[in-house]
Order: sequence, then structure tokens, then C-alpha cells
Amino acid sequence: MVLRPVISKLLGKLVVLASSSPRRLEILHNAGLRFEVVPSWFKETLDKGLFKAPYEYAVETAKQKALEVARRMPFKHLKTPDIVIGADTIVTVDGKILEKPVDKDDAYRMLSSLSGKEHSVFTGVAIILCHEKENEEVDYQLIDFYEETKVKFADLSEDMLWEYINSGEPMDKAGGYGIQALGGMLVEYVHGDFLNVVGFPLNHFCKQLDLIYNQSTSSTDQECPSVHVSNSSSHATSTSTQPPPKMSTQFSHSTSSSTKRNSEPKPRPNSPSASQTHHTNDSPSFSPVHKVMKKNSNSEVGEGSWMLVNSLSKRIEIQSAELQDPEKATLPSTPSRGQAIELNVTEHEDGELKKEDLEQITELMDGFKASKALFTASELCIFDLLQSRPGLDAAQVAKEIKASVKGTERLLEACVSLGLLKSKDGMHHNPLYENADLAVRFLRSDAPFSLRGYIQHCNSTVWPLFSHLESAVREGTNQRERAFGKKSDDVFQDTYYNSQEVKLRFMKAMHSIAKVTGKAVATAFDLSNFKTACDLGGCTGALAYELTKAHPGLSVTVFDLPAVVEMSEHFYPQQKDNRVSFVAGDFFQDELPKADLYILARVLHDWPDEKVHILLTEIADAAAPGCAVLIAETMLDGQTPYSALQSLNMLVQTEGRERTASKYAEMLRKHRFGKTHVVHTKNFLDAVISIKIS
Ligand SMILES: Cc1cn([C@@H]2O[C@H](COP(=O)(O)OP(=O)(O)OP(=O)(O)O)[C@@H](O)[C@H]2O)c(=O)[nH]c1=O
Repeated sequence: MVLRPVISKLLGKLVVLASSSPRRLEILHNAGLRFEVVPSWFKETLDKGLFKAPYEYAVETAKQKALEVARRMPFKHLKTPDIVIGADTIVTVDGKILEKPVDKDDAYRMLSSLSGKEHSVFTGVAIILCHEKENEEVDYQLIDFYEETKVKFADLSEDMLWEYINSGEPMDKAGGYGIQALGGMLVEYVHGDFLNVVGFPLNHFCKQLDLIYNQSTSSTDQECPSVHVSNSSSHATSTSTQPPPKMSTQFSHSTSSSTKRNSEPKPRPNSPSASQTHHTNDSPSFSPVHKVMKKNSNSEVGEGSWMLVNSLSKRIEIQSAELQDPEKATLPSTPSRGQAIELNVTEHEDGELKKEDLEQITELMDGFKASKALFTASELCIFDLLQSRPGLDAAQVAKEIKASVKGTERLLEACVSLGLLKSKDGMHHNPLYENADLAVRFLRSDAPFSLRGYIQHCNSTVWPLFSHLESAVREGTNQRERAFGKKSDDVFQDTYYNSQEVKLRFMKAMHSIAKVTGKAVATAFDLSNFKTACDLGGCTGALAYELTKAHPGLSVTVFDLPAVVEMSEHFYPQQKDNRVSFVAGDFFQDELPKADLYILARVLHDWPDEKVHILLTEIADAAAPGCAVLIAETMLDGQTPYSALQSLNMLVQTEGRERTASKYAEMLRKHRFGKTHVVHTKNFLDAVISIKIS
């Protein structure tokens, strides 16, 4: 069975792989499939206890990964895919499901449990066929299946184990090994599809495509029958996500059932290379998907960390899409978060609620405590202390930070629960603390991508402002006067012409964000046609230096308030890049420097529409046809909490707001800019570029 005969059916179709797995990408690419990669945002935190068999967990996770991308693309990328492929690979041994290890100790536990034993590798696959109808409604047809492969490990010595773990290979792989690489040394035999172990059962996938496109006048050739999935069966509905109301989608399931066509007797689920094609329109074999989030346990990264990691490093795929004409681009109203994932609270006979049923709501209620714990530990320089002196106990930390042992102990344990610190047993079981990976990368003052400046800004400015969120919602204005006792007409004039300490703290905050996002923004588009750029509000020049690094032919002028420019060399005292220069001025008052490309990174979200149009008018007057504007902002996408919470942030802090990519395109069109493209980076900021037409 080769993919070739099916390829012709797929040519011209938009095929999307909803996976960040480089192995899956390689397997499908080598098979000649042409597709786009849009990693899924679905968090793999389904409660494994809800599934009768391990493969059901893998299939359901694969389905949710694919559905999340299928639903997001129409309004995030302004295009509807034809096919979305999701997959999830798990390793099972002694009844336990092993996913990707969270750290080396976890990898050690996994590999030790596999040593000398035969285990199973299951890959669940979901194929979603999207049928866009005339009225822009989208029907989804869902086909899912799984493949099992048996693998036996040799007996593994401690040295072998740690040598393999220290190679780093286990960390992004289910079960903590990669059979296709060094991990192959651990394997005695494989019974079944090898590629299934690597991460994608290509042969089974080909057979499935053959069924869909060649062997039947399947529903894909006709209007997709919307089969209402009955709730009456013993299992709840197989789809746990409600379609966005405006798109009035119906999740229907393939009426083609390979079980009917498949003449061979179905292998027992546990026999070698067993595989099943599930059609969820008949007796779906899993219970309703709860979004039940596991609390922290030693072996899993808890939701606390998820919440923190998610807010620190929003994951969005690299994707470039030409924005349609904004007048025509009708973004569907998107599901509220609550609609996206139904949390069916399980009532027990005696009416008592299970703890995990309330997990999601308690995570949200406790979110501010997690943030404040992070801010406090950062303010007390705990991460810097443990970077220079790892392995201190609570009393030693308390002494260094001049705090109570009792309070320090509580704070350190909270940071461990959030995945910021790690602890191990010292003498008499007295915990010793050290920085976790997150703290090493983002929370040390001297980390290349330190967010400490931004955290200080959050703690000293954003936190007090958010305390007055209710007033901000009632009044629709920022809360600077309530929070700081001073009305402000221009937030930036106030901040920058405040005390040196306030000004420096704000610049450090902007600098840390620009350092983390600069490369993604600088490399979002090919800027080789531009020779000069003007970074309006470019603050310390962090983005400017990334731009000149990425584009050797580009010179960048940072245009910002005098009070900012005078401080900028504080951030780059050694910088000798003569392609970056600083010019002081106010872009609302003064003439803009001439440039081919004007850059607005986290600037427009500070201002209301009318002010944005004033600034765009200035730029349009300064820009000749063929010049461009590059906007870097967190684009509202109706799905991720990050962008929506950022918009609240703008409400309490400024007169501005976050906007969708289409809104920016529409605003730019009013100033004779067009051919607008958007790129969603894997970072806080997305990028939009637009060319001056006349
Ligand atoms: C057993 C085994 C697994 N893997 C990789 O393990 C990841 C599983 O994790 P996943 O959650 O299914 O996928 P992911 O990598 O997180 O990507 P995504 O689909 O975005 O969740 C995938 O990568 C697989 O190749 C190997 O490369 N070799 C092996 O021998």
C-alpha cells in the first residue's frame, strides 16, 4: 500500500498536520504528502482514569489536538483546512501510561520501568475532514484509529540508563526514548509497525485514506451527512467541544466504517500490531472528555505550572496568511472559553463533588496567588540566590533574604508546586531547594531572556491597577488615579518623566519583553527589500538589534521620547552596531524620520482607535508607495486567555486595547496600506506587515 494513489486525491487540498513532532513531520513529508504544520494548543491533560483502555486516551488526545486546530484556523488564519491530522503516541507498561518525561528523574523512572520488559506503544490518530458550505458553515467529519506495536527492551544497567538520559534524547519523547535514534540501542525486538513507535503509523494511515478517498463513494464526495451523535448510548458524546456558534458546525462522523469493510477478523486489542479503526458514530468507546487538570505530582507538571508556562510563553504556530480584504473577512464569533471545553461535573450518588471536578475553577480562583508567589520570590531575589547557591534549605534562604523561616518555607514550597523550583531531601528530610528549568531560563536577573524586569513591572504597576479592575470595567477607563493617586492623560509622559526609578523599572520591563520577542518579530517576514527602518517607540533598541542581526542590509533608527533615548545606552553599554541609531522625539508631535519600513511593536495597543489613526496618518504621510508598516502585537484570537487578558491589561493601564489581525488590516487600509500579511509566531507577539499602495 503506497500513498501515491491517494496523493492525487489530496492535491490542491489544504492538508494540516496538527503536531509539533519533528518525527511526524518527517514521516509524512518523506511519504510525499504536502501539508502545513499548525501545532495544536490542546493541553494533554485529560484524566487517564476516565478511559477504559490506554489507546482510548491516545485516540481522544489525538482527536482534541486536531479539533482544536480545525476550529482555530478559520478565524486565526482566515482559511479553513480540508483535512487536519492529529496524533498522540503513548507508551504503556504494567498498566501505566508513559508520556514525555518532565525531567531527568522522570525519564529515569520511565526507562527503569521498561528495562528488560515488553511494552506497548500506541499511537492514536484523528483525521478531520472539513467541509465548508456556501454559507461559510463548516461540517467536520471525524475518523480516528489507533495502532499498537510491541517493543522489548534489554536489561538496562544504571550506567547505560544515565548515559542515555544525559544525552538529552528522552526529554521530548513518550516513554523517554527514541527508537529511531540512540534509543534503538535499548531495544531487543519490535513486533508491529516501527513507524508507529516513532510517532506515526503511516501504513494504517494510508489504508485509512484509501478507504476515505478510493474505496467508497464516501461522504467526502458528497455533502457530509451530519450524523447527530446520540447521547443516549452508554457513552457520552464523543465530541467534547462545542462548535463556535456562528459557524454552526456540526461534528459528524464518517458513515464509512472500515469495520464493515474490513474482512479480516479484528485482532484482539492487545495482540502484536493490533490496530483498530474507531468510528465514533457507533458506540464510542470512551466517556465524555472532561478537562480535568491534574494537580502537581512528582511525576507530572501540574496545572499550576501549565498556567504559569502558558502565560510566560504563549505557544502559537508559525504561519503566514494573506489577510483577506477586511471588509469581507468576517471572523466568526468564537466560542467562549467555557464553550470550548465542557467540564461535565460528575455528581456522585451521594451528591458530593470530586476534587478534580472543581480543578479548573479552583485553578482560576487561585491564579492570582500563583502570580503573586512568583512576583514575591522574584522581588526577594530567591531565584538569583539559588542560582548562585543551589541546595539551600528554607532557613538558609530566609537568612539570606532577611525573612521569616516560616514565611520563606511556605513561599519556597509554593514555588516548587508551580514548577519554578525543585526540592530534594537533605539531612533529616529537610528539603533543599534549587532553580527549576523555568527559573533558570526566565527568572534569573542575568538570564539572556530574563523576564525579571517585566515581573517587577507587573508587581509594582499592573498588580495595583488590576486591584481596581471592577472600576475599570464600570468606567471604561484606566485606574492610574485610583492606584497611584494621580490622573494621567499620557501614560508614557507620566512614566518617563516620573522618578528615575519608575522610568528605569518600566524600561526594564519593556526591554525584557522585547528581548524575548525580538527575534520572532525580526524574522517573521523577508525584509530584504527594505534598507532603512524606523522603530517607533523602540525603547532600548532590543528589537532594532535583532532586526539588524537578521537583516544585514537594514539600518534601524529607534525613535522614542527624549527621556527614553537618554537611558537607552544603559541597556547596551558595549553595543557597537552602527546600523542602529537613536533619535529623540514624540511620534504624535514631531516629524518622523524617513524610512522604507515603519515598525510599531507593542505601541498601538496602548492607544484608542482615534489615536492610532493619527499615528497611521503621520506614517502614511511619511511613507512613499512601496514602503511598509510592520505591527507587532498580541493579536486577539478569541481562544487563548493570553490575548484576552492582555486586552484587560490595556484597559486598566492605558486608553488602548488589543485588536485582531483583521482589525489592524482594516485600519491600515484606511491609510492606503494593503497586501497585508500576518504571521503568528510561537511567542507573545504576532506580526502584521502591510505595503503602502498609493
Ligand atoms: C516512543 C517514541 C516516541 N517518539 C516521539 O514522542 C513524542 C510523543 O509525544 P506526542 O504528545 O504524541 O507528540 P508531541 O511530540 O508532543 O507533538 P504534538 O503532536 O504536537 O503533541 C512524539 O513526538 C514521537 O515522535 C519518538 O520520537 N520515538 C519513539 O520511539
